[in-house]
Amino acid sequence: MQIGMVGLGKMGGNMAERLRRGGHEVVGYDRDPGLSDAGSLKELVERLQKPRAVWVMVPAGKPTQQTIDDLGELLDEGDIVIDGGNSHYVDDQKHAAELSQKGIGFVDCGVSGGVWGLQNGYALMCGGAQEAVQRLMPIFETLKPEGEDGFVHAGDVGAGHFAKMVHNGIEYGMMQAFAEGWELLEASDVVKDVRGCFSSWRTGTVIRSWLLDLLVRALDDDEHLEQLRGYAQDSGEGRWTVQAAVDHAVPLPVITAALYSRFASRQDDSPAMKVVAALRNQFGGHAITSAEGSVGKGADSPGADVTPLRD
Ligand SMILES: O=C(O)[C@H](O)[C@@H](O)[C@H](O)[C@H](O)COP(=O)(O)O
Repeated sequence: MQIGMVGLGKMGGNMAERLRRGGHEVVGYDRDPGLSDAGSLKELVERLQKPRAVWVMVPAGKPTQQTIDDLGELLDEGDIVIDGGNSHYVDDQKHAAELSQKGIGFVDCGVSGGVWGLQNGYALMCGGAQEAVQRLMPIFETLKPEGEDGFVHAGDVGAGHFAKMVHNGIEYGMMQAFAEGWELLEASDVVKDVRGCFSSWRTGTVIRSWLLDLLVRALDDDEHLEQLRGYAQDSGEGRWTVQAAVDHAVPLPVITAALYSRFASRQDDSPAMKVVAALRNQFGGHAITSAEGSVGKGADSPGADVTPLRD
């Protein structure tokens, strides 16, 4: 079928390519004229036959809001907008309501698979009316991985992005568990071949997984990750997962700790630990480390030879 794709970055561009390889006609628009088929969003809309389907694959937040607002002006009754970005599910209801005033349909679609999706297919989690999702099935069929899994019509508008949000929360927790296991193995000298250990776990173990495969791939490039700084950003899905957990009073200790570990990774020094160190020094005379890095003697401190267990 024919579809418009707005946003031709590393996700949208590869998805457009997978759709073309699958026999669909894709008209793409990107702010970068070097990537774009259409000169403007208006031209993209004009080049599509009614009823149109336009897939929005731009960063969540303002860029998505702006694109959906513009499409609301340009599209007509019977057309459908699909938001495939990592949008917050609460925005979906708003977008659907705004577009429905003109009779334009809206489907939210969480997309997983990253830069590997072109080759492996994209796992899709959709939310929206049955009729709209049904009409888009030829597109979903081409984008998704081969086989029975990799696609779910999760519920009404918002359900797709809610499912993707929870998926990403799980992703945070799984990555953190691999990360902590790796740090412990590297810190002890009991296991001599840490990379080999992870590599061996790819077959037969309970924790074999794609994330484990990717970790081994990273360790193959840089065995002790010496080229990297221990610094991790986040794009919002982990925060929204934790916020939703608070709203529903659901305990998420693992995902929350994984999110907070990323926040901690961005601090060169820990303000909170300054308070802990200051208080230990105040009440117990325990050793403190000065801002310059020298270890101060505390009442019960043996001096500068601080071990991991005692100060
Ligand atoms: O399933 C996926 O393909 C990924 O989850 C994808 O959506 C992306 O890599 C995340 O947005 C990264 O999220 P953070 O920046 O929050 O780690």
